[in-house]
Formats: sequence, structure tokens, C-alpha cells
Amino acid sequence: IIGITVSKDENFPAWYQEVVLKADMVEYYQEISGFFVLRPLAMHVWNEIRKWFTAHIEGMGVDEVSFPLFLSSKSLEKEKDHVEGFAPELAWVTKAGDKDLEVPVAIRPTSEAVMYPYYSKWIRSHRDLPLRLNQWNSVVRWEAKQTTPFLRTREFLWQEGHTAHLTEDLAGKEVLEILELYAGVYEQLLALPVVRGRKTENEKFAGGYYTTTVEAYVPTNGRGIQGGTSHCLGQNFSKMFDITVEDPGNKGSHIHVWQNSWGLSTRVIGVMVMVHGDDKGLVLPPRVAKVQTILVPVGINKSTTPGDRKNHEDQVAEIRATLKKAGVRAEADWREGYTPAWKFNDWELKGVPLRLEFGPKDAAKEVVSYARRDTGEKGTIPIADVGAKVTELLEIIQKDMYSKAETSFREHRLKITKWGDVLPALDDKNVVLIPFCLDGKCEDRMKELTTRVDDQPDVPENHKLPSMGMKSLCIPFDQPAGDELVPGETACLNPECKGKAQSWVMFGRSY
Ligand SMILES: O=C(C[C@H]1NCCC[C@H]1O)Cn1cnc2c(c1=O)CCCC2
Ligand SMILES: [Mg+2]
Repeated sequence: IIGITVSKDENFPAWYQEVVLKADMVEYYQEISGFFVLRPLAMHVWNEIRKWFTAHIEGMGVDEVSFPLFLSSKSLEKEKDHVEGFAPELAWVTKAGDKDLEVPVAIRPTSEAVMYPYYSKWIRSHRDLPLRLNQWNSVVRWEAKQTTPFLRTREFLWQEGHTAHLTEDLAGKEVLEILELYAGVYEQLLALPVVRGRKTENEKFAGGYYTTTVEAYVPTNGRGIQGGTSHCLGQNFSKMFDITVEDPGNKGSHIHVWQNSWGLSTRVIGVMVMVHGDDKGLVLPPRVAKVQTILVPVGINKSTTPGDRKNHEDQVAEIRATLKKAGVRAEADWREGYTPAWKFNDWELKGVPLRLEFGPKDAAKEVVSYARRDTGEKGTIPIADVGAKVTELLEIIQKDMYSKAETSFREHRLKITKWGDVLPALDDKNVVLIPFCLDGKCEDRMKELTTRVDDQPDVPENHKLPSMGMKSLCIPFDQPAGDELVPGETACLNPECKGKAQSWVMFGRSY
């Protein structure tokens, strides 16, 4: 059996790597480390997301564009103050053929510096606002850290939206609209719950004004993971790139436009694998599964007469046609030389949400047998109802997967009012909501205070608790109820901090 050889709880990183490889989602690019091949199963998920997101932003008046892959050091210079921290991640082209380039060019790690000189050229009057452009592309960031498929790769697919507005309010409104769409990608398509909030000063995009984020949760190790970001850039970039309009209310004077930028990447696929997968492999939410239902013929063997075999094939083909007509992505597995049991394992490994078995016994009862991938529940469906029942079953699976993940996240998001409870909570795979003063130095200190120093000498490698300290994940828009925190009065939870708490902030060990 080609199944998964390591259990998810035993060794999560090894489990994850095996699942994405054996489920045919991805291939390591042997030639250069840190790069991966995205195969049809993964691309189907990305394309479902792209279709859904595109339909929504088109409705908002966002246009699609395609800017060049390369940027010059000159335009990079303009945003040097916040890029210098990222400089080690830039990949440069220095030669063409056997000739050195006069001026080396960088491969885009993101496209602000590529796009904004043209924003400056195109945006003259307030009538040119709002300008709303998005591009689907790939970017390169030469990560120094260990890479892993989808979650941290040196090249990744994403969309990057870049918009310009006349006022802070107009920009701010869009920031939240886009963030809500990112939450929708997770909650509607990937069956994943997210917490919406704002990043602290430490965690926001340094070049921006403020960052909003959707944060997901990985139950297996209790870590938070950033799922998508929608930034208000304020006027920072319009000042760097001289993007102004004449003030409609005051002829002769100019306003620097207010900008947003927002991005969602193929990291979302990694989050989906980590949260939903199990020891048999992938578990795909039906909305994004390439194959939603697999029909496996059973009960046919060497003694089956050709007539019965033909009859059986026709019946399976008819069931499949009915499912296709009902809008279900259904396939039939006619591979010879493999037992039904082998086929069941293979499709479970690939995460197909629903399996249908059909053999002479089922035919005699005019039913088809089903098995859900998420719960393993089995049952039968009258052939006459197969179109409607399978559609309904797939919706139930989608909802159940979401609510299972939502319950798990909610139960592991603990409100903490005593500093001594923080580390035990983190070690018990929780993220925490704590009263926090919002000061960056205080946040740094809490990271240090929660970094495990002993490396647990007598604990086997894959059972060691993560040792990294907790980072702030976001300031949730939905602040927890309860009067334990009176902003400006309640003490910040950091025992060394003299400051007053401003809000509940979600902290956790994170990716
Ligand atoms: O990319 C962004 C901001 C923004 N870019 C567009 C999409 C949304 C959002 O990610 C932040 N950022 C992250 N990483 C890097 C850079 C960088 O600006 C620039 C240098 C290389 C690494
Ligand atoms: Mg980075």
C-alpha cells in the first residue's frame, strides 16, 4: 500500500511532506532547492480560489493587469528604507547570454516598485481615482530558512492587488472589503476558520500604514499562521513615488493619494492540507476538490460473464453521467490489476471527499454504497436519488469540515488574565488572547519570556514542544466579551511592563 508511513501526531513535518508528495499535489524541483512543481490537484484548488476571488473583485471594479517580472535597483531605491531588511531575499539577474548586464535587474519579490512609477504617470486627476489593479503572478523571495511546499517556498503564486484612493476613509473601506473576501476564501472554499484583525506595529508591513490580516490555526502543533493580508499603505508610497492628484476642494494644491495593497498566496493550500489532513492522507473540502466523488466498481471478477460485465459498466457510466449532470465532479476508477481495497486507499490518500462503490449486490438493491472521507461514515443511496443525494452529501461534508475546524480553533483560543497561565496554555497547543499595551518593545520581551530555554534533553525529537516564543498574531476586530480588560486601566499582562492594556491581542507560536 502506498499510504502514509508516518502519523500526523508522531511527526507533523514528515507527515506533511509525505502527504503533499504522495497525493500528487507537488513535486520537489530537484534542480534548485526551494522550488516546487504544482501538479493538477494543487492547481485545481488554486484555480477554484482564483475563480471565486476574481468574480468578487471584478464586482468591485478591480481590473486585471500584468506588469514586468523585473525591477531596477533605481526603482528599488525609492522604497529602500523598508526594503533593506528584505535585501537578502532579492534574486538578481546579472547576465544575458555571455554578457554582463550593464545594470543588474531584480526579480520581483512583490510589485510595488514595478507598478507605482506608472501609478504616478497615470493618476493625474481625482477623476482617475479609485485606481484598482490586480495581478495574478508568481514572485521570488530567496528564503534563507528551510523551505516547505506551499508554506515557505522561494517562488510562489499569489495575487497582488494595488489600489489608489482620494481619501483615507475610501482606502480604509476597501482594506476591510478585501479582508472579508480573504476570510471568504478560507471559510467558504477551504472550510477553514480564521480570525480577522489588525497586525501590531511589530508585525505589520513596515512600508505601510496599517495591516489587516486573517489568521488561521493549526491544531496539530497549536501554531497560528497568517492567511492573507490587506494593507493600507497610507500616503507612504505615494510620497515615495510622487503619486498625486489636484485637490478637488482646493484648486492649485495637490494631494498624495491613499493606497492599499493586498495579497493571498498558494500558502493557503498548505494550511488546508495541515488542518484537514489525517493519517490516511489528504482530506479535501468538496468545494475545491478536483474529484469530488470517485466511483469504484466492485464485485466484478474473473467469473463475471462478459454480459454482466458490460451491464455493470453501463450502469456505472449512467450513475456517473447523472452525477455530472447534477454538477458533481465525478470520476470512475476502471484501473485493472488493482483490488477495490487498493483503490479505496489511493483515493483516500488523494483526499477525495466521497467514494461511491457499486457492484452486482448494489445493483440488485438498486442502490449505490457511499463512504465519506472526512468521517468515514458509510451508507447507501437509492440510484434514483443519486444526483440530489450526492450533491447534498457534499454540502454536508463541506459544512462539517468547517465546523470541526471552527470548534477546534475556538476551543484553543484562550482568554488569559494571569501571566503564569500563558506558557502552559501555549504548551497545550493553544493560542492566547491577552491584555496588551501594544508597545513593540513589550512584545519583543514577551517573545523572549516565552521562548523555551531548556531543549528538553530527555524528550524524543518529535515530541519536543516547540521552543520558539509567542508572537502577536493580530488584534482581533471581535474583542472578547467580559470586563476583565478596561482599556487604559487594566495592566498589560507582561509582568515586566508598567504599561496599561489597550486591547485583547491574540498571541501564539506561529509559522
Ligand atoms: O509584499 C509586501 C507588501 C504587499 N505586497 C503586495 C501584496 C500584499 C503585501 O504582501 C511586503 N514585502 C514582503 N517581503 C518582501 C518585500 C515586501 O515588500 C520586498 C523585498 C523582498 C521581500
Ligand atoms: Mg518573508
